[in-house]
Amino acid sequence: MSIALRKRHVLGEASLDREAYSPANTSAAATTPRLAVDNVTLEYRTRQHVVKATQQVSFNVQEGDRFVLLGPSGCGKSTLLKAIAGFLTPAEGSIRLDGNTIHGPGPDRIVVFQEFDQLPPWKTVKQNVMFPLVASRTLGRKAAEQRALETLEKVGLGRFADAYPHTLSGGMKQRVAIARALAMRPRVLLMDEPFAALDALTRRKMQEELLALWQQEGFTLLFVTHSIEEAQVIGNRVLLLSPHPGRVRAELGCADDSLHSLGSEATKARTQTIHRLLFENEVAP
Ligand SMILES: Nc1ncnc2c1ncn2[C@@H]1O[C@H](COP(=O)(O)OP(=O)(O)OP(=O)(O)O)[C@@H](O)[C@H]1O
Repeated sequence: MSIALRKRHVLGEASLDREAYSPANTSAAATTPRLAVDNVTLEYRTRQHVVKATQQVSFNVQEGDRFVLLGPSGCGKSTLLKAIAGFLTPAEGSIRLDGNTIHGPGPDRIVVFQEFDQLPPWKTVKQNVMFPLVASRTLGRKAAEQRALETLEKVGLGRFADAYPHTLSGGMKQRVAIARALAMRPRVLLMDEPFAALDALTRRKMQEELLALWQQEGFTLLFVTHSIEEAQVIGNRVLLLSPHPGRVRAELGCADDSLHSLGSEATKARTQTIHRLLFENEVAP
């Protein structure tokens, strides 16, 4: 067993994950996770320096999970997402999607970023959503247009299909980015602090909408945040990472936490547990 795994606290629902790691299960096709991150160390190399972003990180995401990576600034959350998206190759370890090692970007993994400028401004909302479908040859133009319009309806932007991004609010632009990603029907939807630049009210609304979309569509989500509350609200499973370089601190089941349970004793107790685990000293191997 790796050091990272031995250091891991396993709490609540995370016992499921412990089973997924047991040697008896590793060869069984029935337990192949949607995403398997195994002992992954990620580095940025320049001529002068090597910056280690994560060290021997392991976790599994199952189909239909809302899996959250939570940790302090600089712990390597975005770098992990980049590696899963295929933009970065691990210095150590492996990342597998449905059992196949990831070697580069693909239409089966789409990222939604925080930035409002992720939509090309010269394309209408509909053209933005159609673009990856057509560019990846997932669908022809006519079918892509149909899929784009259907998906825009789902995120409440049907009336804005012919608008240009600069005429939309920040929340609306993020809805377009989500629609563009969901239209591709990815194996896993990757979201890198997608609501962090929004005001508090819009952020809350977008969290509600994302959860409603998940109820409706049942996609697999990997979501990065440094907000404990957002992690609890969005995630059914939350992976806590240590400060730079990111190592796994713990994994928690947060399926019972929701926007409606924020004042409850159980949710508050879990918030305290997360706080303690994030900020306590490194656990000895
Ligand atoms: N292109 C890069 N070149 C060199 N180092 C980088 C690069 N991008 C990130 N890093 C470093 O890698 C580490 C992890 O960065 P990363 O952006 O993944 O953290 P993060 O947890 O997503 O932080 P935040 O929550 O602030 O976005 C940091 O020390 C950062 O300085």
